[in-house]
Amino acid sequence: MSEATPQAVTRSAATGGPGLLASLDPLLREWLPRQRWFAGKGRPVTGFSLVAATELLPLDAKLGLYHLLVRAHQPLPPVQGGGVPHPGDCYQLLIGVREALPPRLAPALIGHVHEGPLAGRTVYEALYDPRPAEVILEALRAQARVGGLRFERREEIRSDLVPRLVTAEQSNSSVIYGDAFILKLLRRVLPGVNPDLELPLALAREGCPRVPPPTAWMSAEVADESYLLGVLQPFVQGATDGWELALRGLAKGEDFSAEARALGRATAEVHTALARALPTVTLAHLQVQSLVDGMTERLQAAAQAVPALRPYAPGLQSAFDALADLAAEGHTWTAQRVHGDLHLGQCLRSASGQWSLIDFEGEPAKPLAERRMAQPVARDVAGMLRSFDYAAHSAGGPPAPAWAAACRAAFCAGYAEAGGHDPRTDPVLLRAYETDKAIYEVVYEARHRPDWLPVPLSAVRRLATDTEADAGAGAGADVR
Ligand SMILES: Nc1ncnc2c1ncn2[C@@H]1O[C@H](COP(=O)(O)OP(=O)(O)O)[C@@H](O)[C@H]1O
Ligand SMILES: O=P(O)(O)O[C@H]1O[C@H](CO)[C@@H](O[C@H]2O[C@H](CO)[C@@H](O)[C@H](O)[C@H]2O)[C@H](O)[C@H]1O
Repeated sequence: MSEATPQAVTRSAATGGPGLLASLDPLLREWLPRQRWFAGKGRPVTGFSLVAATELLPLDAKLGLYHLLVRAHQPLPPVQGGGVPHPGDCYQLLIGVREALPPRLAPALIGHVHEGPLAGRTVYEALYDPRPAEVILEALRAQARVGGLRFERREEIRSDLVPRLVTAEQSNSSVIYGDAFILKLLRRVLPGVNPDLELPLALAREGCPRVPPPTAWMSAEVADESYLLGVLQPFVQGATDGWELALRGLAKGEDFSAEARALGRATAEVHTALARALPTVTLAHLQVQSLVDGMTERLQAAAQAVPALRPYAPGLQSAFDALADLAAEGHTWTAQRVHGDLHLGQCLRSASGQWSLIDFEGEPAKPLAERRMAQPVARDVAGMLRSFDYAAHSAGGPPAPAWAAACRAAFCAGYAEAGGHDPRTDPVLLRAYETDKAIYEVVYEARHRPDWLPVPLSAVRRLATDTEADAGAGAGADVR
């Protein structure tokens, strides 16, 4: 077997999964919670259990490589039912093993192992290392099956591509191969159909040019369940994401409404293709009530977790009640599959000025079943409206409400042009979704980026006092 050929883990006493995990345990307890993609921040890790271990490069070579699925045990906070056992989140880890790390891999260090089968070796985050990243691409190219790991592809993959890890902050980890492909490796993995592959595949079948079509993907089969582990897609060359472009424009005092309008059109095109590709449903009173119940529960949980939200809870709740009232009067809405976590950072503008939407994972904190539910398109529209507001508060200078107002209006106008429906004609729905999103953002920022908390909190203050007539405006942004 060549150094590059992956193989299933040898479950010997020396390198078997449980022994391997035991020797990594103390290092992972310290390293895992520090990772940006670690979802359980703020709760101590009390232990790990092994879901699956696969040896991709044998330990006896200069470089060993393990693919691990590891469950991190963390007690639940009291608000989420503390004391009740919780299985813990499952993470995908690619662990490199060397005698010593070359200086170029210093940022990848996990630690030095003192006991067990790896005693005396150094373990590290293997994605920083080109060789392990090549091994994954080779397995995709070869449509390999290695232990429970399954590598599949829709198209040929060239073999001369040099990998580099994306070091920007993100919820998962990505490797770019020769500016031709980008592989996203999911970090917190879940059993079941994952929209991050499901939706781009459906859009590719529809021939929708707004979303890079999946070239290949990897998954793990564990106890009759399938976990999506990663998706390879064409790399949009010379692309800038909408967030960066918006901040640049703001810094120079430039108007962004032409881009916002184009983004509105791109979003509507994706929605139209999704509605063709996958079932749509009508939401009547009962379904809307359960939607509102979900929003209410999220508000209550958020107010427990983030005290600064509490004074605004009644005002925020009124946005949800207004939606329930409309439904009780007999109003219905169409629901379909949507992006689920759309914001400026999920929009890429290519060198030629074309917009693409990426990252169909949905809100990572939500269960897959919830993320895959049909929803009104207002859900994504609200995400983008919030994002313009975020940008207007984040460019370094004073908040720029007029800039946000122009972008929000232009986005809705663009959406109406390509989608045949102007989101502003349903202000109650839009306000409810914007409120739900702002609450999500408060929790997200409190957990991941406390310095950013004032941004969604300022929206919360506005949304809590908005009347129905002001819905969809925000930050002085009159989108009507
Ligand atoms: N097809 C692509 N072409 C170019 N860059 C991409 C592509 N897909 C993702 N990226 C870059 O990688 C980053 C992370 O991708 P994303 O799917 O949003 O991962 P995450 O869920 O970890 O945020 C994006 O913000 C973008 O900069
Ligand atoms: O990592 P993801 O891109 O899947 O999304 C998560 O992180 C986002 C931040 O990186 C977060 O987005 C929020 O901040 C953005 C600015 O950084 C802003 O444009 C968005 O409107 C705002 O929601 C997103 O909510 C979260 O799920």
